[in-house]
Amino acid sequence: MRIGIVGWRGMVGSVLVERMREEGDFSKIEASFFSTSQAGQPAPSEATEPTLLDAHDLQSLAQMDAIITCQGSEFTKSMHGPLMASGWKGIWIDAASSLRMDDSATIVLDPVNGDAIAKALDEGKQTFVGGNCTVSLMLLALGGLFEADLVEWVSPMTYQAASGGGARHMKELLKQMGELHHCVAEDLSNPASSVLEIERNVTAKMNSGELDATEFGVPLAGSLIPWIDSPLQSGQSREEWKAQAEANKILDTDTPVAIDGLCVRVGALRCHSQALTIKLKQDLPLSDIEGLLANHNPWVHVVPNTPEATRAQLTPTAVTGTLQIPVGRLRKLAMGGEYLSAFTVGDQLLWGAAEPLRRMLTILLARQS
Ligand SMILES: NC(=O)C1=CN([C@@H]2O[C@H](COP(=O)(O)OP(=O)(O)OC[C@H]3O[C@@H](n4cnc5c(N)ncnc54)[C@H](OP(=O)(O)O)[C@@H]3O)[C@@H](O)[C@H]2O)C=CC1
Ligand SMILES: N[C@@H](CC(=O)OP(=O)(O)O)C(=O)O
Repeated sequence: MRIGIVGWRGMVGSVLVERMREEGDFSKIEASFFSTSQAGQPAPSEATEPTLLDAHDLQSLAQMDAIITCQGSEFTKSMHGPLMASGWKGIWIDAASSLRMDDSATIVLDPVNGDAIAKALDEGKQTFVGGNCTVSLMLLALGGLFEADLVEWVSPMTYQAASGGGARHMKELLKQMGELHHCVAEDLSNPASSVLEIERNVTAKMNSGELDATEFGVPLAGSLIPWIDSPLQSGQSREEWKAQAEANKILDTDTPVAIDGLCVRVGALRCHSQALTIKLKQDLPLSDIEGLLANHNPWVHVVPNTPEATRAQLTPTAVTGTLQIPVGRLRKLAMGGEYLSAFTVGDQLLWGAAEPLRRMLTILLARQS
């Protein structure tokens, strides 16, 4: 198959290409690399053509059997419609959110909705879109409970990493961290210094307007921002709205499961974490719940509800760069036996963005062979 890759040098695209290299995917495809700004420049070594193709050239795109794009919604909006209107018969695999809720699009998360993906391909559907990162990570963590139809509602409170905003956001956070440290470095190295004086200086720096906060609007280092994405009439942020809308589309529920909570940006680098309050349809023993969760897919694992295991396995530090989906802090809440707490962490660039797309490609390749 001829596969066009767009957005490969961005943050999500780089992680995708890295994973494709790790899994030997390039040996199974003829890869063409596209760029919106660097057409004609040398392409990566895996490319069929020596140079990058123009991502805005409809004819070049139309030569592909499938296109994977991590370029963003603007590119999708400008090229997907015209390509489909031209009678192209290929498969469009997309990381951007713009097409997700379209009737013609399937949201891809194959450990959860592999059957729906197969059905969509059988029906000749052409558009397959990766889900929102927190949605995909939550469904992989709670897949066992959803599959057993045990969930009445979920309230996810998120702790989302800077990388969710993009590469520049991550750099901004790190620069802010450096500047905050710099302004008190001398006092920190003096054992006799007052910690309240240090805190006052750091807080003053954060409020001074001197820290570069171009991307986030306010300092994130040493702080948090309880708003992600644009506001909606409902009072939700768009990120919060996606939880119920996208999760129910992926789960293909007849009666929508209510899923709603607050999305919060924190100073983590590339792992999103979520504290989940779950109302179950039944008061099941915790051991049954743990069994259902652990057996749902090969990436999820249950972390014992102890301080040692939680600190070792259930943090962004432990999970970053891996495909693991740990779920822990599992216990019944004081509200009653049907109320369950859970905490989960996942790499938002891997399972949260690139991996569902890569796996969609492997599904296509398996059907060709
Ligand atoms: N960030 C995230 O966590 C998630 C993002 N997404 C989706 O993926 C899209 C892309 O996100 P992301 O990867 O963060 O975007 P990036 O900003 O990292 O990359 C997007 C594009 O910017 C261009 N670009 C310009 N300058 C550079 C540079 N110096 N280095 C690399 N690329 C450069 C590249 O296109 P070109 O070669 O054409 O110039 C690249 O493909 C998003 O818009 C979103 O729709 C989805 C899920 C999560
Ligand atoms: N909005 C997410 C990242 C993202 O790109 O989401 P989406 O693919 O739904 O636009 C975040 O900021 O953490």
